[in-house]
Amino acid sequence: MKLDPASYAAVASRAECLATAEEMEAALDRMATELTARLADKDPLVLCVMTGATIVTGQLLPRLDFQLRLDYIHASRYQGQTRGGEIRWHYRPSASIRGEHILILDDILDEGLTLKQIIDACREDGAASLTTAVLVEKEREHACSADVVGIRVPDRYLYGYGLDYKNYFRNARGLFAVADCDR
Ligand SMILES: O=P(O)(O)OC[C@H]1O[C@H](OP(=O)(O)OP(=O)(O)O)[C@H](O)[C@@H]1O
Ligand SMILES: Nc1nc2[nH]cnc2c(=O)[nH]1
Repeated sequence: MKLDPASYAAVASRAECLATAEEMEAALDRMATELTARLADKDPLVLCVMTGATIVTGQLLPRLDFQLRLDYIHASRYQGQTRGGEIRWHYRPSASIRGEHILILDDILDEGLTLKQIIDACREDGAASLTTAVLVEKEREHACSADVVGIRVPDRYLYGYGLDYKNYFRNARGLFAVADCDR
């Protein structure tokens, strides 16, 4: 569904900035340092979790100055909604995983159900090792944890840096929480 320009502007005007673009870039720098320490000698296969992780992947990979390969994996459970449902698999690169050191990159760890299913899938497909990294982690309980976290924020519905609100705002410069009335 499309958002009309007036509604789009209203959502943006009511949203609260939780982290500026500069703070998000600093989070990406920290992630790059941690991932370099963990993976620089592993020739990892990086899996970008579509669609939200496109920004963190695009911003992080040029900060990783070592040998790696990039593929993607696609499981989603929000489908443009602000509350999660059943996981739907769109693409699982099973044949490429066996024996590889896998780095799973996602934009957010919220309930952790998406990441948990992806971890289970990569284990089932024979990954040699698994490292998980998320740009944002919500301060709440999760079904699994991530090895590397860029920034931790309160449990609100977020957009920006790859995270969408009704399929919009993935390009927002910063991390924003939508107002309760927009949720
Ligand atoms: O920890 P969870 O509660 O499982 O939520 C986290 C997942 O939710 C978002 O994906 P979404 O299903 O919205 O798809 P998208 O990447 O296309 O936005 C996000 O990209 C994570 O993959
Ligand atoms: N855009 C967005 N996607 C999510 N997936 C899980 N939590 C969130 C969130 O707060 N915002």
